[in-house]
Amino acid sequence: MSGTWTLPDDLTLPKLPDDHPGAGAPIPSHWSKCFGCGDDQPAGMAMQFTFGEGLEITGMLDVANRYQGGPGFIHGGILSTAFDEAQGMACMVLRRPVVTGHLQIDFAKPIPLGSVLELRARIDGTVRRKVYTSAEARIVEGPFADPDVVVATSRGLFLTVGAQHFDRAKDFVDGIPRSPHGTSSV
Ligand SMILES: CCCCCCCC/C=C\CCCCCCCC(=O)SCCNC(=O)CCNC(=O)[C@H](O)C(C)(C)COP(=O)(O)OP(=O)(O)OC[C@H]1O[C@@H](n2cnc3c(N)ncnc32)[C@H](O)[C@@H]1OP(=O)(O)O
Repeated sequence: MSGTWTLPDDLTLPKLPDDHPGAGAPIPSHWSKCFGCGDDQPAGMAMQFTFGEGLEITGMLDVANRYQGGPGFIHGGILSTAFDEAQGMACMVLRRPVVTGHLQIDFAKPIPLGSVLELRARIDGTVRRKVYTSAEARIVEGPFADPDVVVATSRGLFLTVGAQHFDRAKDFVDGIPRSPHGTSSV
C-alpha cells in the first residue's frame, strides 16, 4: 500500500457472533437491488461473498467487458465499488447496517477484462461507531492470473447507522426491501 492510512490506538476487535456460520459459508446479499451484490439487479456486479477465517471474508468479481475503462482494462471506479462492497460485507458480522465514510484505493497493477478477481476483506477494529477495514485483490482466474500477486489494496472507514439512515430514502427505493434497514437477507 502506498497511500496514507493511520489506525487509531484504541481499536477493539469485534467478537464473532455465536451463530456465525463459519468459514466457507455464503454471505447473503444485504439488499437484492444492490449494485454490488444484489441478486435482483441485472445492471449490477452480482458479486458473491463467503465468510473466511475469523473476521475475514472473500468476494469474487467476474471482470465483465462492460466494466472497461481504458482499452482492455477494468475501470477504476468499478474496482473501487468492488472494494466498497467487500469491506461493507466484512462488517456484516456486526449485525448492524453500515455505510461507507471514507475509502482509499491503491491501484497496483492493471486488471484485464475476462479475469476473475478475489477480494479478501476484514474488520481491523472498531472505535465507537467507526469500523476500520482493509482489503486486497488478486486475479485468480483468466488473463494475468497469479494468486501470489496483489493487484490492488483498499482501506476504508465504515460507520454503523440506525434504521433512520435509510428511512429518509423510503420514497425513492427501487424494489421492496424485506427489512426496515433495506437489507434483503439479514
Ligand atoms: C437487525 C439489523 C440487521 C441489519 C443487518 C445489516 C447488514 C448489512 C451490513 C453490512 C453490509 C453493507 C454493505 C454495503 C456496501 C456499500 C456501502 C456503501 O456504499 S454506503 C453509500 C456511501 N456512503 C454514504 O452514502 C454515507 C454518506 N454519509 C453519511 O451518511 C454520514 O456522513 C455518515 C453516516 C457516514 C457519518 O455521519 P454521522 O452524522 O452519522 O456521524 P459523524 O458524527 O459525522 O461521525 C461519526 C464519527 O465518524 C467520523 N467520520 C465520519 N465521516 C468520516 C470520514 N469521511 N473520514 C473520517 N472520519 C469520519 C467522525 O469524525 C466521528 O468520529 P468520532 O467518533 O468523533 O471520533
